[in-house]
Amino acid sequence: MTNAIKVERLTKAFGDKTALNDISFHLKQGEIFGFLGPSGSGKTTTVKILTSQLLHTAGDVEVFGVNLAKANRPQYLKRIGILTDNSGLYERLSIYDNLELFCKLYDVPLKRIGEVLDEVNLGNEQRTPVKQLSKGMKQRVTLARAILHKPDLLFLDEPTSALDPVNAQHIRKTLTRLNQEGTTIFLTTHNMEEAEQLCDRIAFINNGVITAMDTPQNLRLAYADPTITVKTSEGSFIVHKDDNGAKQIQALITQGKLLAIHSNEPTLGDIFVQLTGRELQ
Ligand SMILES: Nc1ncnc2c1ncn2[C@@H]1O[C@H](COP(=O)(O)OP(=O)(O)OP(=O)(O)O)[C@@H](O)[C@H]1O
Repeated sequence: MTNAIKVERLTKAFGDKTALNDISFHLKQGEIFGFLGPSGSGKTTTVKILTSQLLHTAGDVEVFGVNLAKANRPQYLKRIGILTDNSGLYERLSIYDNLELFCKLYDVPLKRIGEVLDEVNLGNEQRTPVKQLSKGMKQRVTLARAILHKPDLLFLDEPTSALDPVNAQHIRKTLTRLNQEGTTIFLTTHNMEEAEQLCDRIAFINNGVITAMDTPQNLRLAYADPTITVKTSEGSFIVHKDDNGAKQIQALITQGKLLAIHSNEPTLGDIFVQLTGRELQ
């Protein structure tokens, strides 16, 4: 599979503060790639560099096979969609008028506005001024705007951070559907359940350094707990996943005492703490 993005030895310094320190990763076309890290770890800085809003200090960024520094910026911007905290919406204009401006900018037919607003559950609010919207509704308008021109590659910086669980789930379903239709997605989050649900691969970032990168399943296998919790009629206890543990469980079955067995699978959050000593949140 070809790469949508290839990042090699990327470094970004703000004065004497190193926000990204020699990071490398690639994003295959058609995948959802998650960037997980706590506040201040370098997620937004990465998105800004990849979306050509910020220059990097060292390293190489390739987008759709072309070095970003040499790429045709307007053409690249037409192939990507961006959702960040900073919505950039015109507060006094209605949702429809905001999207109409974008349609004109990107040569998109106006009938697309209704489609994307239905997509984000705002079909009945087209004429509402943006200043009257809640934070979560604004975030949904920003997503609608990001997908208006059907980009090949979508950058989402904390896409569900301001949303209630119902709308967050609705957005996740939209992202899954867009991805099934071929959109490549780069997603930053500190919500590990979201990453688990959506992402094909994940990179953990901490203090500007990538500490692990793989599929959620492989990460869990690599950091799997070597124990199992066994629930019996006499209480719960831990056995090791070895021959001795197997004999203990066999004996409990024979004695009719075994009630349940739970593998102690680490969550992505647990693995992040193991690797960095920090919580994701
Ligand atoms: N314009 C800037 N000038 C100076 N330092 C900056 C600037 N932008 C970001 N930083 C610093 O770079 C580091 C990474 O910031 P970044 O915004 O990328 O983190 P983040 O992972 O996106 O955090 P959050 O989850 O809170 O958005 C932080 O230490 C931040 O203070």
